[in-house]
Amino acid sequence: MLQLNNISKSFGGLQVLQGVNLTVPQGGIFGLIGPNGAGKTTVFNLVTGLLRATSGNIAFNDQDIGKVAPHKITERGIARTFQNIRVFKEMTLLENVVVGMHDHMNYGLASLLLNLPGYRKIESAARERALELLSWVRLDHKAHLLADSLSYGEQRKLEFARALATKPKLLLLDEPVAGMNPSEKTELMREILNIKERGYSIFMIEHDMRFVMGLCDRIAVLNFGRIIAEGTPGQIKNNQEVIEAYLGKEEAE
Ligand SMILES: Nc1ncnc2c1ncn2[C@@H]1O[C@H](COP(=O)(O)OP(=O)(O)OP(=O)(O)O)[C@@H](O)[C@H]1O
Repeated sequence: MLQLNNISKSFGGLQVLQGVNLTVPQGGIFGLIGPNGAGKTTVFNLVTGLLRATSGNIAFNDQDIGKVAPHKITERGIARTFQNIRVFKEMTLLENVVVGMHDHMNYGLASLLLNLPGYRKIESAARERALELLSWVRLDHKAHLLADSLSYGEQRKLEFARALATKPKLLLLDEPVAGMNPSEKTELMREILNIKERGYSIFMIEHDMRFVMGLCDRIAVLNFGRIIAEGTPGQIKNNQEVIEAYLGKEEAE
């Protein structure tokens, strides 16, 4: 579904990614792990068009997206959540999700400004869809509350619903359980599995090993900008190079 071919990225003299090859298959949950500063977020920024690779190419459903603008990449079916939660706290949950949809709604500016029936119909369909997405993450009962009233874990779930509002095929999650307590982690794990079961493909960066190992179908490991291993959780857990990357060579021995 998503392919990174021989991707390198430098910031000035700093080479952050070197010859990265990755294939995220359709369906399932693919994890990208690696020590701090390994280059994981840079991979996401390249895939979503926020950064351009220094060399190599990126294909999504066999189409080159390496030079496509971020909003066009969203339109093609890639959505993302960020490491730091970004919800509009002064808006209701419903409004947060509807805002996520707006780029995809097809009405002219005139009908928007004049509040014509065509606009009202689309707007009410959007609200209905937003409610449905909120129900997927079990937040529909709070649809009319301000996002500010949500717990940290609930805000993350709201972010999932908002990302799904853009009708993605592939959902990128950047450290979804960062800062969560154990019960919030367990609940988010369930939500991510639910999203997968609805047919979405998920590409996730995560530091929490128990979470990654329990959730992902396949995992790639990035270390100093290079992929050092790719495989099932069982294969990754027992890979000597991975163990050394995390523990340091001497300690691993
Ligand atoms: N825009 C930028 N300009 C300069 N250097 C950058 C930029 N973005 C990232 N870097 C550097 O690239 C390296 C990789 O950063 P990146 O955020 O991709 O790592 P990461 O694996 O996501 O780390 P973490 O797990 O800590 O979030 C770091 O040394 C970082 O300082």
